[in-house]
Amino acid sequence: MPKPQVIRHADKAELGVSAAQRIFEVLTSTLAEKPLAHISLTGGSMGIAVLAELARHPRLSEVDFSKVHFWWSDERFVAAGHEDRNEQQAKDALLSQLDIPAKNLHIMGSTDTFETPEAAAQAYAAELAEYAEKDDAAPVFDLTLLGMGPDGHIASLFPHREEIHLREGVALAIHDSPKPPPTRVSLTLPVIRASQRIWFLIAGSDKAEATARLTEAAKLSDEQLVGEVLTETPAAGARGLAETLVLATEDSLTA
Ligand SMILES: O=C(O)[C@H](O)[C@@H](O)[C@H](O)[C@H](O)COP(=O)(O)O
Repeated sequence: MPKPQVIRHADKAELGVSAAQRIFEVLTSTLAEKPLAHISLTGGSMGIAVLAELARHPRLSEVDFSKVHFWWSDERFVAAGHEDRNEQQAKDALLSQLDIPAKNLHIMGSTDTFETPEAAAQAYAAELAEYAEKDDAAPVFDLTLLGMGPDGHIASLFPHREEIHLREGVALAIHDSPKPPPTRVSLTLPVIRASQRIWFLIAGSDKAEATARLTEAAKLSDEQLVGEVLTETPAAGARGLAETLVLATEDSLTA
């Protein structure tokens, strides 16, 4: 797996426009070669800002979204439609404006549809398996977008907890998340890593410490991305099969 590459942006606005253009290019190039494109979305302010920018892309209507499937790397286990829901924020920013079949939006379960986040995680794993090739557990995402918290978390995989180290399983329930709301569903790191491209979307000086740890870990080999490195900075473990980009603003790269 190639090592992460940092791409610097003056500010959040430039990062949003640049990432939206890159996503447009991945969508068009993927659909030129394959019948479907699988994109895994993330929550968080930068992840949603990029979707809003993509909604404004002048050539977006050239994409046949009936061939695009959207997945989530994590979701807050609250009522469907709640403003905290990553899927609701993604719909408000972009998805509701697209001519896309509902079945192409692979929404993680909510408190309306499942008794427990464990049940929601199990159902999501089954949905991922339906779209997997051969006997894989999930489709290989053509693109995974990831925000990163100031503590170095990705999706709902937080530092100093066991979940980032899980090598079995596809999706899991997260309780007592240090980032509210407390109950979530998240993909495991192996499923996130089964992405052709992983792009981090990082903005803000509050991310500088974690981004410095991420870029330091970028020098390590895949085999070294274990133990303390992951415990301290879960984001360090996310590497795409073909590409890992750290799309970051200057103020997040200053430590
Ligand atoms: O559900 C979530 O909260 C997100 O998936 C989370 O992983 C987010 O991407 C990071 O916390 C970065 O969020 P910001 O871009 O808002 O800092």
